[in-house]
Amino acid sequence: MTATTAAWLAGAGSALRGEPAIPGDKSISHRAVLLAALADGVSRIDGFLEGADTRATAAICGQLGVRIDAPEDGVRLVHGVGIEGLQAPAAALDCGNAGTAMRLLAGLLAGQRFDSTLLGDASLSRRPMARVTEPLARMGARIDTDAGHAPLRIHGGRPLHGIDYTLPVASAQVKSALLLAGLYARGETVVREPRPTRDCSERMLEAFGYPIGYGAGHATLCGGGRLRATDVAVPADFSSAAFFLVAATLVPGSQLRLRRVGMHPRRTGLLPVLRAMGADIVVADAREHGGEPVADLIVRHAPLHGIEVPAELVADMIDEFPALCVAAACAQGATVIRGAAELRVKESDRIATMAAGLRALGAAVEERSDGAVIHGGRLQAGTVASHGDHRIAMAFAVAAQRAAGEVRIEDVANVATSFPGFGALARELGFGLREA
Ligand SMILES: O=C(O)C1=C[C@@H](OP(=O)(O)O)[C@@H](O)[C@H](O)C1
Ligand SMILES: C=C(OP(=O)(O)O)C(=O)O
Repeated sequence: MTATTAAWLAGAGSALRGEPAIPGDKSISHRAVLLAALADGVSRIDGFLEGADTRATAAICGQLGVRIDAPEDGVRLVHGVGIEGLQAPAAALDCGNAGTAMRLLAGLLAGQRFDSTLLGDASLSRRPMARVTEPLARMGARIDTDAGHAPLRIHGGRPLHGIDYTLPVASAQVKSALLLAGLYARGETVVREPRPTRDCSERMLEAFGYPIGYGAGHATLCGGGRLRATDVAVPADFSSAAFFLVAATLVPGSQLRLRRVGMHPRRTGLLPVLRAMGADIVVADAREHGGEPVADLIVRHAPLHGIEVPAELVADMIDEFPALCVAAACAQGATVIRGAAELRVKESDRIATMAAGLRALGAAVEERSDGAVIHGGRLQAGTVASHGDHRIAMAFAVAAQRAAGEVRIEDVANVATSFPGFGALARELGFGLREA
């Protein structure tokens, strides 16, 4: 499958069997390369996600004067330039489709001596950026936007000061942007969250030797410290594994073992939800890998029934809703999702795109402002639009395995942002899936 693949034709394949290698965690890969760039010394990153999003972050670090070697796939040697060592870029910095890249870099670049501009593709240019630029402005930054959207024109040379900020929406990206700006701020930066989100920035700052205090729902650091190069071992991305957890659950006769999957509790909310629906997923060999909790996940086919998804788990499974919606559409009874309005501002409006796609396959879906009610049943053949959203495309490849006929999935090139090679791997495991 190449990045230029326009569409997939997918339909029932065989029982899914195997031990697929799931690519590296996207959130951790972004942070590893950014912090390694700012560190003193050379850091080695193993398990780096070779996705378009994380490559964009690495390429931007290159434009900022950081040498990054890629001796083999999934490995980066980052020659850190030190906390004050970034250089003014010669051109605008293109984040592509990556919200994480744009928001984290907005914080990092707000603290530099030089001006810079962050750009994104059409989808990223529609996503809300005031959620980072407003609190950054309170820290003293000056960032011009196009009515709250990219491009972000960041003015350098502004002295920053710490703030005590409570996030209006739970967002690890906004939290991380403020912490990165906080590295350059006078005094203390405190970030409080309405619900705890993934703490990979906090853990990674700690791993690079930066003094930071954090716990469930808050993080605090002071500017003026330094980062020490370190080696990072990136676990497999739970969000990528999620598609195979759902697929193997849905397809009779399936059994998969997903190895060394990142099991941070702020990322694995889908597990208790799928189990409550009847899924058979065993967590085996739980251990630490590079300071992160990982495990092998063994999943076998099981019939599912609908549930009310607990709203308190939404942040812990924010990227897994496309996959969950497919599980719900194949379950017996109704599944109710609430408290998930954030899904409307992802790479696509994931509530609307999932509802439209499932309806195109004959499912009954009631769309709500902050979620949906999905009535399970038999999926039919049809054509679905992914709106260039990687997770929507992969979710419908899974749905197609249970459809009564062939499903055409449009606009799948962006799968390369988070899961390059998904199509080939899925086929190897037994998916019915080919390029249109
Ligand atoms: O910090 C991160 O790496 C991410 C945080 C989440 O976004 P929000 O911070 O917008 O919730 C998530 O959806 C995204 O895929 C990755
Ligand atoms: C929302 C996502 O990523 P980002 O915000 O980095 O574009 C995602 O990967 O589902």
